[in-house]
Amino acid sequence: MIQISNLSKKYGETVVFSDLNYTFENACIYGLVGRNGAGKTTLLNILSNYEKNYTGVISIDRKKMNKVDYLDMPVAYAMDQPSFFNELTIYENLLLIASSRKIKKQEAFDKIERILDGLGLKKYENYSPLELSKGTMQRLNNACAMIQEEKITIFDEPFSGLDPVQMKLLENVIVEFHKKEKGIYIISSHDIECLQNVCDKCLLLHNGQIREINMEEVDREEIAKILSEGE
Ligand SMILES: Nc1ncnc2c1ncn2[C@@H]1O[C@H](COP(=O)(O)OP(=O)(O)OP(=O)(O)O)[C@@H](O)[C@H]1O
Repeated sequence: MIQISNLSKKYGETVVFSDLNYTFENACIYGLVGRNGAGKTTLLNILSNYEKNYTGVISIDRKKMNKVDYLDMPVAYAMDQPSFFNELTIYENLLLIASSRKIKKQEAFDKIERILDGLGLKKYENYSPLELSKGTMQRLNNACAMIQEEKITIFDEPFSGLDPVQMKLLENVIVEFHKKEKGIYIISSHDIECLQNVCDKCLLLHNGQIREINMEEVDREEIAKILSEGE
């Protein structure tokens, strides 16, 4: 469970959140939507402890997040601007991340195989990240987060740059991995159709507040209307 209490965040004069409260329940996949500049990335950066300059309290399983090191957090984060170890192969990148999370070797080998197969990345396992297309880098970025098996997995625009076949593969892998791990997945995306295929709940971030909608009740036109308010 992630509890956000009285979160406020400003960049200079720009207020992104003012007294935001929300609780993410375990074993749930959340889709986060909101128009450009609504604060989606800022919220994900705060939840992953990447952004520490805010007021309010974030608790994970009732334990206050004390702005510790990223690697001490039970959070895996596929950021919108990925970075890799370019001198290592794709396989070695995944292995390094798994070992940094203290996943046992054999378990890591099995998991890497499953992720490479699931995301159609097997043929790139000996490539350097520098040799990948933008869409394939995005797939590797998603794989790097999923390999970590954390309680909380956060994806910022994971479908961006993927072709329809790759989008479907990613949807399948997200559902399959989540079924096994039963953690909290938070997926920020402008692609509501993809979110509807994988998420349990839709979170609409608007005017610094979160409105929760059950995925089956999501009305795309209504969301588009809300998101265009004030444009
Ligand atoms: N480092 C920064 N310095 C100053 N302002 C920032 C910074 N990062 C974000 N902002 C501002 O904070 C607000 C929220 O930005 P954020 O990137 O979180 O929105 P977003 O919902 O992820 O947008 P998008 O859909 O375009 O990715 C915007 O007004 C943005 O201009």
